[in-house]
Amino acid sequence: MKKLHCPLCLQTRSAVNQPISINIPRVDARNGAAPAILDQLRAKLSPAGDVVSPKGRELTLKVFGEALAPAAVVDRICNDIQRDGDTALLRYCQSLDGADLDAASLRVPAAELQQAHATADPEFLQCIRRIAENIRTFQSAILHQDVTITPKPGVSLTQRYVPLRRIGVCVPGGAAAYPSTVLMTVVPAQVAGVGEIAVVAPPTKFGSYNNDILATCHELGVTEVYRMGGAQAVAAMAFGTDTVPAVDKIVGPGNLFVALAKKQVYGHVDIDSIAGPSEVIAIADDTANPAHVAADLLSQAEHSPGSAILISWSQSLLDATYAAICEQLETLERSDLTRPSLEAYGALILVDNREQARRMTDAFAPEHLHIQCESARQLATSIRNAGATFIGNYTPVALGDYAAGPSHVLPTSGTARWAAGLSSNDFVRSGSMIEFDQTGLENIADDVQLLAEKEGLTAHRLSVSIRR
Ligand SMILES: NC(=O)c1ccc[n+]([C@@H]2O[C@H](COP(=O)([O-])OP(=O)(O)OC[C@H]3O[C@@H](n4cnc5c(N)ncnc54)[C@H](O)[C@@H]3O)[C@@H](O)[C@H]2O)c1
Ligand SMILES: N[C@H](CO)Cc1c[nH]c[nH+]1
Ligand SMILES: [Zn+2]
Repeated sequence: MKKLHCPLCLQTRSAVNQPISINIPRVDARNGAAPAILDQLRAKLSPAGDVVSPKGRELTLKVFGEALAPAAVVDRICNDIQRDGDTALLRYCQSLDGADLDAASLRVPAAELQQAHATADPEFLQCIRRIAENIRTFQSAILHQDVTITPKPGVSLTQRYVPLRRIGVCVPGGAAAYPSTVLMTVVPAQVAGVGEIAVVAPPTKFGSYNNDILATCHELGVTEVYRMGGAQAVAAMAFGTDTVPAVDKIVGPGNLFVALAKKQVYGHVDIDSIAGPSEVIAIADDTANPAHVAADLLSQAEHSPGSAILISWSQSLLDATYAAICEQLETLERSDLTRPSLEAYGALILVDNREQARRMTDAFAPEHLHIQCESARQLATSIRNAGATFIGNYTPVALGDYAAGPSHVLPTSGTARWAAGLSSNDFVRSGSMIEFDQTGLENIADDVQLLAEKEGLTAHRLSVSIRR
């Protein structure tokens, strides 16, 4: 039990039996009242929003001599690394993460990966193997296969899929260690048949100095791991340096600086999506267990920052969930991080009915959607915009975060309106193959010649007519 002191009597809270109260916004959005809170949260959680700590601002002041906005920080880091390569990269590893590295120590030595694996908890390794297998099964089943059709005599049309040659994976490591992210990115890439996979993780105890991260990489056969994170890692992989060969695509989640850097280098390389601070909308009614709903909300808020929003048409469920959140925070290990995260990025919203909940959710386009109400599947299929949907009481989001099979790297910041979660299909490129024989050409030639004529492109027309 955490020792929290009551400000009045200085006894611990557990002793005075008083639950932690939390200042999570509670909003009555019935009768069509505009839920301004959702727009406010969306703005705060966007890559241009305020998800950077005051400490972060102090840090930029220290590094750049001025408290630059995050976009300006990322702009400068990317430009410096494109121009100066390793020199700028190592300088940023030092100034932003306090890591004294050189070109030789930037890459984790093979012996260190082996050692991490050899000393890892055997149960942990078995767990990694079982989960990798779940991910492999799902990602193989959904992988695009070549499609060939022969719509007319003498015509063969193919859509083929080719694995990418070399990709880079961002594994976060600022506030928590994520071996699960290694699994959820590397395994889909391997299923797709990617030739080379480089993993980057910040030079921290949660990143590339974390034994579990290194052991997971080794278990999956990843040999290229770099001690770098943030915008500098993204820029190094995009532009390449003497030490870090450039990649063709950068995937994986990260904080604001990672997200902005991925946006900035897009076009030079491909990126997956913007996978920023975790978010969940839970929709629940009186059939849900408030303690379970509370646990689901806390589980995404504990990413810190992480957003957790409950929408319900039941006042009693909202009240009971609020009480359960306070109670569970009492014993939660990361309550000191989770509570401010919920207060800044959470909300409990009362609506009129399911239809209003559906509309609000579609407009917010959450990364995760968890539905715990009557006819949950029906409501789930009526909602268009969500990165991943979890249906019913026995499917907490944590199953998707860790073990089910679909990747936990999902679109955040409202990008679920048009972006999809990471999958094996992100690591293949499609191309078409077109083949006609003489009959096929003869049957289509008049149409091609006519359209070429209309466009005034007579060389195009000739390239067909000359063959007839
Ligand atoms: N969507 C997903 O799939 C998913 C999965 C796991 C984690 N996440 C999210 O990823 C994020 C991880 O963030 P994190 O901070 O733990 O790790 P991170 O590795 O993404 O970021 C840490 C890096 O940020 C850089 N940085 C920090 N402050 C900076 C500053 N002021 N100026 C310039 N650079 C700075 C540093 O270089 C540091 O190495 C969390 O928000 C978490 O919720 C998302
Ligand atoms: N919820 C995160 C994705 O938004 C993934 C994760 C990793 N570990 C725990 N959760
Ligand atoms: Zn999570």
